[in-house]
Amino acid sequence: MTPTNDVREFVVNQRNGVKGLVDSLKLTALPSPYIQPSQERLTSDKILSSPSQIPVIDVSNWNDPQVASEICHAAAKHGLFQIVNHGIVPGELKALIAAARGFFELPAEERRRYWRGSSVSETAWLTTSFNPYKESILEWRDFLKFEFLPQRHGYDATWPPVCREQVTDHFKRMKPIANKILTILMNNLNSTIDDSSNQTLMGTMRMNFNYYPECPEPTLAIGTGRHSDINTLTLLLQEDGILSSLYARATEDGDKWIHVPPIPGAIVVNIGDVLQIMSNDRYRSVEHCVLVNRSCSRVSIPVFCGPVNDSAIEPLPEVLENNEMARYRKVVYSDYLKDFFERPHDGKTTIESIKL
Ligand SMILES: O=C(O)CCC(=O)C(=O)O
Ligand SMILES: [Fe+2]
Repeated sequence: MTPTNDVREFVVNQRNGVKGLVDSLKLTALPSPYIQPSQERLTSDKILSSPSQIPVIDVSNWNDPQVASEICHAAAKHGLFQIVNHGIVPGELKALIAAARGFFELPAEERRRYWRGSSVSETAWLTTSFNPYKESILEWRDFLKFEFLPQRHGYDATWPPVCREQVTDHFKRMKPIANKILTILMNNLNSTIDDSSNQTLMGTMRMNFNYYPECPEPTLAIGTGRHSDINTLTLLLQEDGILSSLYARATEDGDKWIHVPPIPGAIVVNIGDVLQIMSNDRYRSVEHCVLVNRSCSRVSIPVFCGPVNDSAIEPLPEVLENNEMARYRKVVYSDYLKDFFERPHDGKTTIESIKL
């Protein structure tokens, strides 16, 4: 199975995913559908080697004004930071990673029951790459997505038994942390969270199990292509001890990237486009991408907090108070989502498309 069409057929149409490909063939070279054009490869010359400038914030006391100030500064300057001492014990995070690995280690036919379009679950589905029917080059990852709908009885009953409990618990643990960070970020914009803005800030919560198999030629491939998250806030759990993982763009212009080093027990916090829009550019969503490894697979688990579909997204009146010009036109979030998911990962094109 070397010809391009056979690989796509096997991975995408026959719903084996890239994990299925790696398990069924002894690959010594990267199959052609995965070979990125040179400008999309994150070669070592593009990676800044100085120690990471990404802030690590100790949140053991959420009420400490210093914590709020560090969070707001990091959201404005970097769009990404890590939090430690958030109160979730390392064992629970490890159990979640193990549950994610447990899912991807199921036999291919068992995983396939959850494949997008014919999943046995309405609130969980598996797919490969990002948007395999729209991409000319595929990303080296599979992911299982979950939607948290606690108001709907039995929303998680159809989730894979190997991870159901851990996923539900993790959603419940992430919710108050997201709420604390969003409250701090909104207060800093002189805005408070009421019922309606709560629906915009965290009316939806979704989680991915991202699985990046070992890759025969990692320098030619990409695990997740360049993008910014489009939601409000992402809380990401990275697996420890893995060399190549998440990279964030160092500055808005220029092709230089910084590694976001996995720190045991830490959670990476990522500002999404919606916060950049609402804050009229005071907070920044940061472009990021993921590299893969030759000898080990990697799991990452982002929780995406975001608006409900019918939320109107626009700069907050509080930030435009002093006759500041709005930098973005108003959009309905479902249209924004549609634009993002209709094309391959492509940096920050979605937010740029609504710039005034
Ligand atoms: O795997 C990672 O570390 C990040 C994945 C990511 O950016 C995403 O799922 O949006
Ligand atoms: Fe992301």
